[in-house]
Amino acid sequence: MKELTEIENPSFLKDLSIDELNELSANIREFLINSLSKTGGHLAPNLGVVELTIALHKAFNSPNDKLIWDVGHQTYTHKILTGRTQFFNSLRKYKGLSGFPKLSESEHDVWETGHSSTSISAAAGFVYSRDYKNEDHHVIPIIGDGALTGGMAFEALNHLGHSGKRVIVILNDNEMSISKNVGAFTRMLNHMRTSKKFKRAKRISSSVLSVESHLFDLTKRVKESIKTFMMARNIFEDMGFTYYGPINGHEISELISTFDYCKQLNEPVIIHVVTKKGHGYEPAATDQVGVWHGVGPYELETGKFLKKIDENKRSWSKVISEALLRLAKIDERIVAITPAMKNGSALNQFAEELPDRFIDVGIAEQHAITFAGGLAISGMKPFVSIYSTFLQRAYDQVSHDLARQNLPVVVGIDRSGIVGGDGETHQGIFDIAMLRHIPNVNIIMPRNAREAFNMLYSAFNRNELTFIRYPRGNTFFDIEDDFKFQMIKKGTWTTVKEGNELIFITYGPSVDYIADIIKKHHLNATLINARSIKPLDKQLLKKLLRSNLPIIIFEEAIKIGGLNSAILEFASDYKLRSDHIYSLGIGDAFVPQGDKKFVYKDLNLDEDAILMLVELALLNKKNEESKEKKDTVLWQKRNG
Ligand SMILES: Cc1ncc(C[n+]2csc(CCOP(=O)(O)OP(=O)(O)O)c2C)c(N)n1
Ligand SMILES: CC(=O)[C@@H](O)[C@H](O)COP(=O)(O)O
Ligand SMILES: [Mg+2]
Repeated sequence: MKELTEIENPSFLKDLSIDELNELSANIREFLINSLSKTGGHLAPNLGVVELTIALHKAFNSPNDKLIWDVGHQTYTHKILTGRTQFFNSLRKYKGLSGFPKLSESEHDVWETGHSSTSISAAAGFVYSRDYKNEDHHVIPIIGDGALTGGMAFEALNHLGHSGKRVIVILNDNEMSISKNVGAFTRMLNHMRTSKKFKRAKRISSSVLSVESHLFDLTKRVKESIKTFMMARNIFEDMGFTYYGPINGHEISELISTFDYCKQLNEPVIIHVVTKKGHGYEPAATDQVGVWHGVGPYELETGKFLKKIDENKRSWSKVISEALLRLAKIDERIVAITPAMKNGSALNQFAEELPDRFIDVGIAEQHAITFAGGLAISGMKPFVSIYSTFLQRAYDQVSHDLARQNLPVVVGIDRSGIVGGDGETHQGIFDIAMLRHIPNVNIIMPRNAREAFNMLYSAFNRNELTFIRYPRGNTFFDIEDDFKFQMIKKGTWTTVKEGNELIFITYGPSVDYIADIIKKHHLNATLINARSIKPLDKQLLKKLLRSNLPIIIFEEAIKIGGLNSAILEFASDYKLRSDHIYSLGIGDAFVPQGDKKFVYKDLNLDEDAILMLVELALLNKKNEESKEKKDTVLWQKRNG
């Protein structure tokens, strides 16, 4: 049996027996548990698909056959089998192994994912192009039960089921999204997993399967009648897919025989595989709330997480959800909505204390936003907690449904800014640019917990469509139990400190980042907290622009369409000079994974870059003044 680090590609699997494959799965599982105890990562999803992945690479011939992983957070075994074991010590690190499929990493990564529910649509593209080109390979999207609650997956099932084209969809059903999966569809899958009819049908279909593989010419009608007789047709079959399952996703021989049989079919097929998230590591296998979905380093023996959180700090998600809970206890119209991110958005306590006002809609960001619109127009006060990157899914719902009707919804844009290990597909850097041009939209970002509490309170009381953005990570939590909420006037910035050589304008936690640099380097600078990104504080901004001091705008967001653009547009609209405006933000590029300190350096957002820009700005100011002096001298000479 090869050492995992000796594996270069999956071809070695062809010679392995079932026993050897089982031995391999044990080795991989042990490796993952050990390696991720040091690096962190998506442990539970990956432990759930070790056998499934081995069976897929045994039965199919990647990369000729296209394995397309939905979300892609469960591809660690796939990466081990395709020669990347040695890189796992750099998993999700700066310039390290991606936690998701990456075209640049391997020919076996045929499609990049990160956002959920895209695999079947991508597969449709691979299927149609294969058939147009008369090629002859398999296309196998692997989608989880959670990802299947994403509307896009149904759009693709609807299309491919109708097309009659050859595709093999693997449904990896572990009853979990990040936490327990939700929705009617999940209930249907539960029924398919547990009902006696299905159990009997499974026996029948596996025996039919074994008989059939010899009598392959058994007509489709006979097969259908056996199935229809033995069990209620299911939605997949009504959508044109031949359904097989549910089969045991940890039983390699059953997986391989099912795949080998389905390879012969020239039609849309869906194989319902039942797995256990976290399988083989007790703390993860018994986790029903999703704590082991994505983890930091942990103690192997006990499963104790090693990351210490300063007791004076809370995650930004927790700060917002704490404020939301306190406000919801005052105002019964407030309801909290999450698209499958209860844990990540720290809404567990809200859900526990106000269960009838907590709604998890599954991985359905578009539905979450328009659902909130329906609540708002009916007099409720909905709060949608949604990661910046996943909000991108609901652009039209924001514009067409909420903004155009000017509905009073408050949206908490979580994970705004650079997120770290998830990298390119999860950075929260586009939301300002995506939203700012939409009429009736307000965008705010608190500098600290107190401002967050008052901003959320003000947003609900203003009854306007408001997006309050906050980053991944922690902040000081100094809020007393009897905190008195205060209104913050709409469109107002604050002057954090006064200086008379240059001006910094920024927002959110970046305010303190810049404040520290000003203090450390004794810069004689004014610092503005532009906590309302839209609308701007026009009065103060006019004053700043007319000061003729160099202005440095700093934002951990894409510059194009961000605050930087807003201020330049403002200067242009009001015919104010703007050649003394400098900006530091994220350029026109996707941002890699990794710790902020490395990524900041890459993006010229680190201290050195800021100081260089300060030097340039002050030098330009000095030259301008001396030029003015020279001009004055010349003028006086010329005019006497
Ligand atoms: C559009 C989108 N929304 C939310 C997420 C966050 N997310 C990542 S994995 C996951 C759960 C996926 O559940 P499932 O497909 O069943 O995979 P499992 O983790 O159970 O293997 C969610 C909600 C995402 N990646 N993309
Ligand atoms: C794979 C996926 O999209 C989620 O698991 C995401 O990685 C969660 O991000 P946080 O760790 O920031 O909650
Ligand atoms: Mg799942």
